[in-house]
Amino acid sequence: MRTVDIRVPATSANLGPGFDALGLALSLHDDVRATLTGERGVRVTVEGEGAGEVDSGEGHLVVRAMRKTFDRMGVPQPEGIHLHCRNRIPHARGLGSSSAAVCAGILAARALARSERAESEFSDDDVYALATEMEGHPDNVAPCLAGGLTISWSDHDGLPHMLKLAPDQRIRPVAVVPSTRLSTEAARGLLPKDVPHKDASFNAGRAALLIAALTRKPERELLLAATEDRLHQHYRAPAMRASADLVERLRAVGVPAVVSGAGPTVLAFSTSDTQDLIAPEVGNDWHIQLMDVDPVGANVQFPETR
Ligand SMILES: Nc1ncnc2c1ncn2[C@@H]1O[C@H](COP(=O)(O)OP(=O)(O)OP(=O)(O)O)[C@@H](O)[C@H]1O
Ligand SMILES: N[C@@H](CCO)C(=O)O
Repeated sequence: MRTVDIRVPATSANLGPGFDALGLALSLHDDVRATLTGERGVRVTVEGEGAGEVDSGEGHLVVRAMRKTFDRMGVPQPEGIHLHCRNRIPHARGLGSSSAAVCAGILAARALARSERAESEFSDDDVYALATEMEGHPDNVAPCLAGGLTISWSDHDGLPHMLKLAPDQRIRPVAVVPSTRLSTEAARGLLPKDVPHKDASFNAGRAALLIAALTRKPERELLLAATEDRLHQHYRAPAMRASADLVERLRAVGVPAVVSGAGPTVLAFSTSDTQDLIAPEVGNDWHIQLMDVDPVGANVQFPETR
């Protein structure tokens, strides 16, 4: 039996204007213990988010990512897999749960394969590319793997790249999480095929400003301007009216707030002068979570070497 422990962070993608490009790793984690057993078959046990809901066999997202990785590495599929998942990232809320599951599966498979065949090559770039292929876009994957604030892009061959930055420590991300869900697939279905040129240029300027504000000048007025978006949030608002209304209320009192990922969670960038302004705008059916930025991202450990 070989076992590995993987810890993966929640992530918030887009951050307003950086659609499919910007992402932030958050201090909320899923833990996965993956064991290759001698028995035939797959067994998945889940505590916390998704317990009783997600597939407990071959269809489980972590297992699917492990299987794909063994194939890509040219490693024979193991006889038996046992996963124990302690999940804290809520599903289908815009906090990167699927990206975390995919990254956990790929990293677990790579670590377990390497522990047997030290020569097995599968680089960090390969991990990033496979996770992006499975996820469909790199903006949750990059911060999940690397931590911090990430800018991701794909080259002309479709290969993803990333640049990691450290946000200014005065900024605290606050996630305001509703009980309702919205799948990324459904939210992407609401986007138009084309957007006006003036909206694209509006977002390009705001995204550039956001990087500067988050890393060098975390001032409320700058952050408010820098988090404006015209490419995705208003198209998706009909599917998450309460989130769109909350973003508007928070911004009206001076809190830089955006829809997190594909929603419906709302992400606010709080600083010492805005932290107290959030709770009064939020109703009882939301959960407010004050977080930190996770500076390191996914972590892999063999239990015996802890
Ligand atoms: N830890 C997990 N284990 C198994 N399946 C998971 C796990 N996390 C997510 N999933 C699957 O992914 C789905 C949610 O993925 P989806 O991309 O719609 O939302 P998200 O990743 O939470 O949000 P976003 O991509 O907007 O940040 C869940 O409904 C579930 O099927
Ligand atoms: N950029 C993606 C993030 C969600 O996974 C979207 O908004 O659809």
